[in-house]
Amino acid sequence: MPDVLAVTPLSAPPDVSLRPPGSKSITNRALLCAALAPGRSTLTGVLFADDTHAMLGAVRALGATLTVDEAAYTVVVDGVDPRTQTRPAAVDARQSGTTGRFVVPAAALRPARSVVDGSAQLRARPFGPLTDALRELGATVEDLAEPGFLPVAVTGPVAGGKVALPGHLSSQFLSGLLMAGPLMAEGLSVELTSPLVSVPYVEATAAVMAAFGVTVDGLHVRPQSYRATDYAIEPDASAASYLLAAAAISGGRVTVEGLGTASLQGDVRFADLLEQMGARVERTADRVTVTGTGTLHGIDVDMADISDTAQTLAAVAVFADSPTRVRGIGFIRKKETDRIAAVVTELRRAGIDAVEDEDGFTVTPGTPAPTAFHTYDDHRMAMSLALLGLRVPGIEIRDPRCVSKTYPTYFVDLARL
Ligand SMILES: O=C(O)C1=C[C@@H](OP(=O)(O)O)[C@@H](O)[C@H](O)C1
Ligand SMILES: C=C(OP(=O)(O)O)C(=O)O
Repeated sequence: MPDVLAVTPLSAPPDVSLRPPGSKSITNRALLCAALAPGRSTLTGVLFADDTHAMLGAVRALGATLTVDEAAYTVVVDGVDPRTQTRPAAVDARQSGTTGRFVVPAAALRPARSVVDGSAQLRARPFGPLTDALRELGATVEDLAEPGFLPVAVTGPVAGGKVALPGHLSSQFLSGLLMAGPLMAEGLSVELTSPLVSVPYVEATAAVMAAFGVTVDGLHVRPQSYRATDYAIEPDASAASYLLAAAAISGGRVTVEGLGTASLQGDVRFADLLEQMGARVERTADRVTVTGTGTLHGIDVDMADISDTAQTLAAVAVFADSPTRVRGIGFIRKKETDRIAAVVTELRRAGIDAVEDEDGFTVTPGTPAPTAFHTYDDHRMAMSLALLGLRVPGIEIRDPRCVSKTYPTYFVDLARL
């Protein structure tokens, strides 16, 4: 891929059916649950991208044996009870928030010292609420650099019990603790001290855990054993948002296969927003079709549950007939980059009137000028801003390779439109 990628405008409205790659969130949950389940699990529909390579490396470091077949989107996991693992481990979570936040509590189950680190980008993202909670639950956590950030060294076993946890920064702390919960001697009871963001991800955590034989009861997990199983991973709903958005802004039709009303991922609800804006949406249990109607109206929406699609919506909003306001997403300032500032800065670079507030942004429709967009090493900046290039000429994406975090074949799929 070139250092700067020129996006080719669509020559005609698309009419295609696509199956996006496997869900990052489900892949990383299934890999961890399988690694904690003694015996053999076979995962199919696996996403192979930087974030899931990070988790593959992590579960290996924690003692699982993996047989990987990328061509078949399959990983066979031979899991082990982490409480029997006495070898020190080193984990590189790379840029992956899920890997870092899920592996730190899993490492605390092992009666051995595990060092968990990540890229400079991940080192800048918060871990303090998670490491504080694990100390409270009986693990030893050493801050190896700045307190509250990676790298850390974690030594178990963690006893479990009751713990208070803030919910407003990230749901990943809670998901990570819940997945470790069944293997804590006293189980786990979490009390949230602030409102939880990204709620559907916690529901997805409980659903994947259930597939591996353990039950979550609200924010309580009793001591239980994971059971190895075969598990089919659904396509990535956040990835699907770009493809569905393309239909809405082009007056075309895109069907996403493998994702519908039965999906575990909150981000399938992005289609609801396109519908509110004026697109036509048809849904079955495992398929969503969006048809652009030529008319898009601005909306005012709280995206705290589905914030990974906020930048996608910002791109769609450019082509509406009235302003769009997105609220409830102040916490996305601590993702791969400050996503509120980044999306507003880049839309303004293209001459679009976009303004940020503490909690979100407002986009006023306009015609984007030819622009080489900066992407801040954030895959979602690259994928969202590329959508503008489907409608107007002269759009370029700097550092397009950053899409490899979750969707390495993104520009190939975009070209299929
Ligand atoms: O649990 C998950 O799989 C995720 C939770 C969300 O993060 P936050 O809970 O930090 O908002 C989301 O942005 C991320 O891409 C994946
Ligand atoms: C925020 C994201 O990822 P993570 O937190 O898992 O690094 C994302 O994929 O947009």
